[in-house]
Amino acid sequence: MIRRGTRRSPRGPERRPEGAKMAALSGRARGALWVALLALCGTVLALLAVVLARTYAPRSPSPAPELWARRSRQQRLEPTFSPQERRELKEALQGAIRMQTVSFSANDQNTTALAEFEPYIRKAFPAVFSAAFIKHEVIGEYSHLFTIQGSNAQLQPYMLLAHIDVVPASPDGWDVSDPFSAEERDGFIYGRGTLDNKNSVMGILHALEFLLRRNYRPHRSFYIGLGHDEEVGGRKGAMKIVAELESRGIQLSFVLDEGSFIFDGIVTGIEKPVASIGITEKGAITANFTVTSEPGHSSAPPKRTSIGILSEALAKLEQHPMPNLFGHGPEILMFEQLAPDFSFPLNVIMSNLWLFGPLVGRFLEQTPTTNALVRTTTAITMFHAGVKSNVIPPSANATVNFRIHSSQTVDEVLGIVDKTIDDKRVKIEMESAFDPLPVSPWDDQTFGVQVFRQTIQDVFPDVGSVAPGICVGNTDSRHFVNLTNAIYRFNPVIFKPEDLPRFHGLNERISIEGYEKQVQFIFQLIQNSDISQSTEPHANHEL
Ligand SMILES: N[C@@H](Cc1ccccc1)C(=O)O
Ligand SMILES: CCCCCC(=O)O
Ligand SMILES: [Zn+2]
Ligand SMILES: [Zn+2]
Repeated sequence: MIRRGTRRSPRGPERRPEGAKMAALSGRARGALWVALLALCGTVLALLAVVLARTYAPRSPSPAPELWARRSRQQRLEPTFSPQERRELKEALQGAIRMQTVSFSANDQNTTALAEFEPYIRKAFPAVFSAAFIKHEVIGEYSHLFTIQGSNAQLQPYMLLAHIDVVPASPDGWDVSDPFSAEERDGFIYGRGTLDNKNSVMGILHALEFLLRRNYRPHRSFYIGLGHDEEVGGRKGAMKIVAELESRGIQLSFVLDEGSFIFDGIVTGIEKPVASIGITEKGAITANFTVTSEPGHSSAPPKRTSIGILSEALAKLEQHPMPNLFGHGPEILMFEQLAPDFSFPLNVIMSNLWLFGPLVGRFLEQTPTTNALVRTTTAITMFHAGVKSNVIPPSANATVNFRIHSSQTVDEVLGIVDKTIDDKRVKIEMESAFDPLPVSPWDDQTFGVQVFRQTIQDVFPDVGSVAPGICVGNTDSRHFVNLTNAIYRFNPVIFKPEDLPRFHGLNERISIEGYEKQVQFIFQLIQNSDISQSTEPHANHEL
């Protein structure tokens, strides 16, 4: 019988009093607990040390290359324009906007307006078209290639790209009566093409015109490429310019095209404007989805019509977005480069994406613009179906535009689409598709990067940071990959949050001041590109 109050110890007749046992047990437990606690504290402290070390590590200042410093000021033309020149700038851009160079599809463009463009620019830029060292060629009927022969043939040429065509625009929803009026309002010029991309077309030519009027002869040769079908893929314009340059064996030190901006008030946590230079661009797929079914009288409909089946398939695509791949692509370079410019605590977070990456990725999903950085995006852009209200539709057709994250491929995306829709009745055919573009070099030894940093510093002294970025859209520059590995997408225009929806959207506009700054930037860039880069065969040229 077991005496009350005590319990037979399984370990044998000898039993210690409860309190002593508990004390021994808790002594060991306490010891283990202390060790665990110390290990945990040590780990937390080590983590904290790493986090803080990465946050406050000294950043190598990106040098404004001493080459420019050595260059005496009187040799450089200051980017200041007279009141007459500023008026001329504005009016030339307005005239270009009024020419409705609309691309509806690859085989449907306003060729009348495109044809008018040549006489228009000949009249607007007499010095460009009369300079003995400048050759102008029409490529693919409506695109333009200018070769500006520099005085020092040793220096490898670069290329400035822009496009003449624009996407359609209907007056509905615009604050001005006509999206092609180039109406001036409150210091802005309103019109389709003011940001995308006639501001670059006219800005590049006007910067060159003003340099020539000041008897400037570039040392370094360069090309100006003006495509006329960028908005529909560039097959007849940019691709033919590339073929022409390839046939001449040309290699370029860099290409500068549209594709990113100076973001002001857009990067949460960074006060000063950020110049984001696209070092790559996403891939893209334009796919057509079709469902066919027996037509018939709508009074005796089948369970599912082609419209219902296709709609469900498309809804699945929207409800199951592609995976968040933040940190798997070059977008991480942008955040790492910008990390020290973020206010606390974002500077700690951005300096430690190894730890906070998933959190930042989730945060970036919140808005369309930043969501486009972290995943392949899916946009259902066209839907055609039905012939009459009382006829069962023989077919339903939809177009979906995917922009592929740099760490995915066309095939991977198509595999995910197939799995998501999982319906054999839905047929998919590719209209166009290409993988994400290569990542261009981004370091202080890269000539193009040096030039951009210096020129941004010259013209936009308030810009706090110059960082590599991702161009979430696509540009003509993607065709130039065989002519250079240094392709950059950047329009030197201040872009605020309210400007994002204007791109291909309503009330596209550019401030007159902003356009002048863009011309100043090109004016400076051409001069800044005239130095030889340290890795180039040394050539005789004044510095
Ligand atoms: N630049 C436009 C048109 C385009 C689409 C696809 C490739 C090239 C250009 C866009 O990104 O939508
Ligand atoms: C936003 C990136 C540029 C897209 C090129 C275009 O739509 O003309
Ligand atoms: Zn566009
Ligand atoms: Zn464009």
